[in-house]
This record gives sequence, structure tokens and C-alpha cells, in this order.
Amino acid sequence: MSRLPDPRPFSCADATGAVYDQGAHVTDWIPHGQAPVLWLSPSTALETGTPVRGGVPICFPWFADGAAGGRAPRHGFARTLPWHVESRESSDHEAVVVYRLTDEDVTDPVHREQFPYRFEAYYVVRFGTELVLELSITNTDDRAFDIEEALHAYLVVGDVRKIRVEGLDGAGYRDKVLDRDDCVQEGALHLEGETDRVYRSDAEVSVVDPVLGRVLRIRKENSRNTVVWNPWAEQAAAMPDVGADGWTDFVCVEGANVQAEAVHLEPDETHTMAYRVAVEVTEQDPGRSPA
Ligand SMILES: O=P(O)(O)OC[C@H]1O[C@@H](O)[C@H](O)[C@@H](O)[C@@H]1O
Repeated sequence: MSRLPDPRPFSCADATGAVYDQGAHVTDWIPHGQAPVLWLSPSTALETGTPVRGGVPICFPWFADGAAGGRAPRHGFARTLPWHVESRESSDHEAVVVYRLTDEDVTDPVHREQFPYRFEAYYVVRFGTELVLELSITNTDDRAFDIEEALHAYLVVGDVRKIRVEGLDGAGYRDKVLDRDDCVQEGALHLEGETDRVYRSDAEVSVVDPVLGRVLRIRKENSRNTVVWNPWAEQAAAMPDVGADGWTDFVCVEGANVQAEAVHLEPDETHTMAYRVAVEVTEQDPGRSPA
């Protein structure tokens, strides 16, 4: 293992950002005049081959241990492989980088065995007043295959116990903590303990944060799942790269196509999933001070 090279910095008049080539992993986005939006654990390992804790990991070609279980590494090989920069450009209002990964980058025989297909992935990252992430997967094989994918965004919040996640009312979900598939969201989501849910929803989601006095608006395209995750105190204490204190500072709201919503790709077919975040400043609740 060696230390990860520093992330690539990006800037334009409207925002700054940073991306590690490993995993094409966005770890920072700060719209001009705002506080950081992506959480990066102060205790994450920054080593080649080890997942970075925070930012926006790309999960592909499977999520967790795969729809049928038993796959490793967790969340797929794409998050720890080095991606290639295809192009980068910036204008006043946007800095854009395009990354590419193909099956030729998958050299580990175990990984190839688990996903023995030819593919081409492009990932376009746009830093501006909005953060726009677009993941495109093309089946370059002569056989059809299924993929799972997630843009596993860690969003900074003032205190995860005080936020509410709106936009999922009425959505069915799998609760991975309760191991139940038949749950239905009623009203806004207030996180009150370990939360690990795969919602069947493509709707816009808002993270309302009275402590930081802002709302994070998340819009998705071609993403049939929204995953909401926070490990809470006990699990976090057992995760050295989250730590006993870090868990209150983020919520993961992920754009995804996983499990029953995995994407089927015929030869030559391309699927593009997009995930956008924008910040809306609101009044800070005077009764709530930052944690
Ligand atoms: O520790 P990892 O591999 O980064 O995964 C973090 C979490 O990612 C979430 O997306 C999963 O739903 C959780 O089950 C998982 O614990």
C-alpha cells in the first residue's frame, strides 16, 4: 500500500472542488460563498486500494455484496481502481472533468471472474452552483449483463439527529437494519438510529438542515433508488474511518439502481444515471446551535 496522490483541484468563479483519480472519487465541492457540502472523514485512510470514507464513492458494478450476495470487494471494484482523466475544462461558471474506466482496467482475476464482461464507463463531474455527477455505462460485450450502481454521496449536516429528509413520503423501501422489504415511508424521514434504507423512488429529495440553516436539494435522473444511510453511534464507533464523533456530521443520500432495480444492458446499450445537488440557504433555527 502506498499513500494516495493528492486529489485534483478544480475551480471556477462559482465553485471549487476536488477529485481523487482512485475511484474518480469526488471529495470536495464548495459553491462560492457557501460552506462545504461533501463530508470527508478526518480519519479516512488515504492509501491506494483502500476506499476513501466520505465524498462520493462510486459503487459499480455491484452494490454492497451484490444483488445475489457473496461479491467482494464491497460496493464493487470501481471505487478503488484508478480511473483515467479523459478531459478537463473550465469556464467562469463551471469546472468539468471527465473520467473513463473500462474492463481493461480490471486486472484482479477475482474481480474479473465476478464480472466477466467488457464495459466502458464514463463519469462526468461538473462543479458549479450545482454539483452534477453523470455515470454512463456501456455494454461493449457481446452478451447482455446486469449492473448495480450508486453515487454514494456523504452530505455534511449540522447534526444528523436534527435534519429531516423530505421527498420520500409514500415510497416503499427495504430496511436493511430490520431486514424487511415491505416498509413504506410516512411523511418526512427523521433519522433516530442506525439507518440503512433502499427506497424505491426517483423523486427529488431535500435534506432540511436547521442547524446549518440550509436545504440540500437532490435531483436524480435514471436512478430508481435512493439509499439513505447513517451508521449511528454504536456502528460508527466500530468503524475507525468514521470514528466515535464523526457520524453526527453527515448523512448519505445516494442515487442508485440496485437489487430489484439493477440495470439490464444489452450489447451496445448505454445507461446514464445523474445526481445533482444544489444548496438553498435558509434561516438558522435560533434554538439550535451547531453540534
Ligand atoms: O462501509 P462501506 O462499504 O463504505 O459501506 C457503507 C454503507 O453503504 C451503504 O450504501 C449501504 O447501504 C450500507 O449497508 C453500508 O454499510
